[in-house]
Amino acid sequence: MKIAIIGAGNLGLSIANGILNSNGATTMYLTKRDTKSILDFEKHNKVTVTTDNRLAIQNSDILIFAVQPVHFAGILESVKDLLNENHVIISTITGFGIDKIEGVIGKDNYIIRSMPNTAISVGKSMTCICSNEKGKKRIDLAKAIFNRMGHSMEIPESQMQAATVICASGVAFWMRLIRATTQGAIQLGFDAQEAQELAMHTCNGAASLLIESGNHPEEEIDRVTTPMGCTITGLNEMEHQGLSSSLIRGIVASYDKITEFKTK
Ligand SMILES: NC(=O)C1=CN([C@@H]2O[C@H](COP(=O)(O)OP(=O)(O)OC[C@H]3O[C@@H](n4cnc5c(N)ncnc54)[C@H](OP(=O)(O)O)[C@@H]3O)[C@@H](O)[C@H]2O)C=CC1
Ligand SMILES: O=C(O)[C@@H]1CCC=N1
Repeated sequence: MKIAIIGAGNLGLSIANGILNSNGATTMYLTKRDTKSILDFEKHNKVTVTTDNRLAIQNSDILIFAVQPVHFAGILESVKDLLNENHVIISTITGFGIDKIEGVIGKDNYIIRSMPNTAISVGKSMTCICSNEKGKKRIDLAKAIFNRMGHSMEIPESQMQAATVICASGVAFWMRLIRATTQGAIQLGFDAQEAQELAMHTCNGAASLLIESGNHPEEEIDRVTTPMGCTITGLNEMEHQGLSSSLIRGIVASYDKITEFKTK
């Protein structure tokens, strides 16, 4: 596969690393306006780093756009004359609907809208995808690309905003929970490094239990909570302090923020 990543910033480079680690490209172009910080990627012989989006698109089939929303329409406008039947356009741009993409380049392109997260760099992204009418013919290809770097789910476009919060912002939410657990562990006597090791592997184990068993979280909680024991005591205190409620409220606030910048 010949892949171009237009906008090699935080997410674009995470995708680039995921693709390189999974050996998922025959050639890869990485673009940004100031390429100094990413020239190192050229040590991979498949990778070309350039400021020239048109060159990248002319030499690639899979075009992954990972620029800030404010730059996207202008970039599409500047390359739309190059787009053809060989191209699959994959947007990762938050709050930028398929109708807006089609408004710039027309309906006659394979357009996939995707919402990966930065864990794509280590092959563990939860990525949601949807497509325009024409793109339905390439949705399996898009799934195959993202499944190499984690897990993908096809969803209706109307759920893309919610997927952004749960999956993309979700990485930051889980990081904060791991960090808070780490701070608790330090207070209980572990040194900082040990504390983080305990927190992140316990988090990984808890998620793996659900993924591998298909169980409901409460079923797994019931296995841990000894009557009158320390787990239920801690859990109930966390709930008295609003743990579930604050997570749900944060998720909804994050969702409302996307609505706000979509309407601007
Ligand atoms: N970060 C995340 O976890 C996630 C982000 N997203 C979405 O992905 C997109 C990118 O986010 P993020 O990576 O955080 O943003 P960054 O600002 O880190 O990356 C955007 C990149 O685009 C480059 N860029 C700007 N203009 C051009 C241009 N004309 N041609 C080529 N490249 C250009 C910038 O580099 P330079 O200034 O040098 O050109 C920059 O490296 C956003 O739309 C965001 O909503 C979606 C899911 C998760
Ligand atoms: O915070 C943001 O707005 C972007 C979208 C999801 C992750 N980063």
